[in-house]
Amino acid sequence: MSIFKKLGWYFKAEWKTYLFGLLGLLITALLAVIPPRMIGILVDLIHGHQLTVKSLVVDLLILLAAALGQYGARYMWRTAIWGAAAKLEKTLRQRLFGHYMTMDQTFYQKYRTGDLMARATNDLQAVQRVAGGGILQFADSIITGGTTLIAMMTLVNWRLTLIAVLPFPLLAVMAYYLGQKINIAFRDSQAAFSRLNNKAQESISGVKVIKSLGQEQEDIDDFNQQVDQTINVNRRVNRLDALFDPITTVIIALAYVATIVMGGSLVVSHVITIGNLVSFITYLSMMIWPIFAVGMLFNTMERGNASYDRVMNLINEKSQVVDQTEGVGHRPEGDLDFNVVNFHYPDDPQVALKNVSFTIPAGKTLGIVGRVGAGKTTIMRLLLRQFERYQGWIKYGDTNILDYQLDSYLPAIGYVPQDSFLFSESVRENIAFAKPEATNKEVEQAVEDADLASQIDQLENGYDTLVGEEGVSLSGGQRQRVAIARALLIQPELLILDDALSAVDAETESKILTNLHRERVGKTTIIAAHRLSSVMRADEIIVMDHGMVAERGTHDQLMAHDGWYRQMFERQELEMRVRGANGEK
Ligand SMILES: Nc1ncnc2c1ncn2[C@@H]1O[C@H](COP(=O)(O)OP(=O)(O)OP(=O)(O)O)[C@@H](O)[C@H]1O
Repeated sequence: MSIFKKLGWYFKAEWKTYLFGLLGLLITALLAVIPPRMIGILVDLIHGHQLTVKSLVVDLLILLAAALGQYGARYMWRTAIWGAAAKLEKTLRQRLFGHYMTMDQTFYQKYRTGDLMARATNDLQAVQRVAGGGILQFADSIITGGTTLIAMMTLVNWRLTLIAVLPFPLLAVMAYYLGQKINIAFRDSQAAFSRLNNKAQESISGVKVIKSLGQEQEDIDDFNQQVDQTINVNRRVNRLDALFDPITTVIIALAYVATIVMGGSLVVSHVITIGNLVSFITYLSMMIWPIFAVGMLFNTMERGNASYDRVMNLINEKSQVVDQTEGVGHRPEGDLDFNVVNFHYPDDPQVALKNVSFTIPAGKTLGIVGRVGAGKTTIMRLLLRQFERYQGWIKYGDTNILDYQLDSYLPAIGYVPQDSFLFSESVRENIAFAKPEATNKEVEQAVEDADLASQIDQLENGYDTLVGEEGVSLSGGQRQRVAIARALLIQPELLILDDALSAVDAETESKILTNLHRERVGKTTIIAAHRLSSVMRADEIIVMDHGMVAERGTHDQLMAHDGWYRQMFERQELEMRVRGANGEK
């Protein structure tokens, strides 16, 4: 029953709808008592040779009225209860999705996509079933079962009723005993489903890599293994279900045996009529569904309980990124001061940044270079407030970035990662994603600056071409340029290009950088790159190594010093020349 308690907030909010539904169920149950009674009366009339046309017509009219009444009452409870259950699913779904949107990177590192999707679909459905089917099963076992029992006692014979219901407590014992086991088994089964979901999601997203490495069979084997594990856990749930279901059949069979033995002797000894016995047996058949409902109820509740906890565990996770609702509400402007003494990723003791400091005067450009894993992206992630727990501070225009409201701070930053995500929408919608009200002229200017115009002209439907998963595949370079245009459209105070020019050729890179220089006067830019030509023109360049600043200065200063930068620059220049000689771009 604890799931009913946990969902108390919802039942309280929707009490009118549930009251209306339960009233419908009560009317249905009361009207259902009439037909067996009428059948019993008819049997007695036939048995006593007293049946007249008039009494037959009256009986049939009462039966018809009861049937029509039940139709109306059933409609009443079905719309109320199923409607309330659907509303709960909607409420929880919106709450969960809204919560996903507020969560930080630590959360997304902890939970995998397949798991998050499983909880937002399968688990929410199991909870929804409690508010619909569960309530119905609960009301059915109590209301329908109760009214039928009362009818059996008052309209037929209470002693016979007591004998017939003797096996019923067995049901409660089994429900209690198996219910707890079902809860644990179902929890395992949902967790297994999450893992399976995750595996499917990763394999589908990574299919290109799997195929290019010829790992299809290994991946299929791995998937099959996950399927087997999921099926095994589900079998346990099914076995528990299978132990429960036959109990209801046994109880009903025992009740029939008791009724026939005891009822028969009561008829023979003239305590009840044969018509009474027929009514009683009909009532007993009406108890089958409430008895099944008790079994189903425990099942629904335990599954719902396990799933509700899984959903609530996510909803109760707090983002480590704190939005200062009382914080600074204006757009950040001015110099950017970065001074991080120490930062490591959550659950990873290894230091990711150590004593990293730089100042970018407003309107200037900083280049960040360094080996793979040197800490370039980590700097960006702190600037984007994806992680807020570090020693030191980052100030934008004399204000600590943690003191800004997120809604004021983040829209001032245009971030372009190396592999930007495109939505399954048109090119125009993808570019205008953060500024849907942008005019055509603004979009075209951003496209021009990202050197994308000629590429869009070549697409079949130009700006209206559908891209993303459901649309045409753009090349890596085209995707990067769509993402750059998307960031430029919002005219960010701070533009961050995180290896965002890696897939475009040197000529295009040069054009884009020239455009940025021309268009972004007075606005700050950070460019992280492996190809050093991307940062050559920056006002300052820092070379990262193992989370620390190893070298810093302008291009000329760094070239004057025999360090990683110069060696790398010369190597890349040589490679360019060799490629140029081979006719490559
Ligand atoms: N989410 C994370 N959790 C734990 N460690 C991480 C996480 N992201 C990155 N790291 C580690 O932090 C270090 C710096 O990574 P970062 O992504 O900043 O490097 P990078 O210089 O941007 O590399 P690349 O050039 O490949 O993009 C690496 O050792 C990396 O393994």
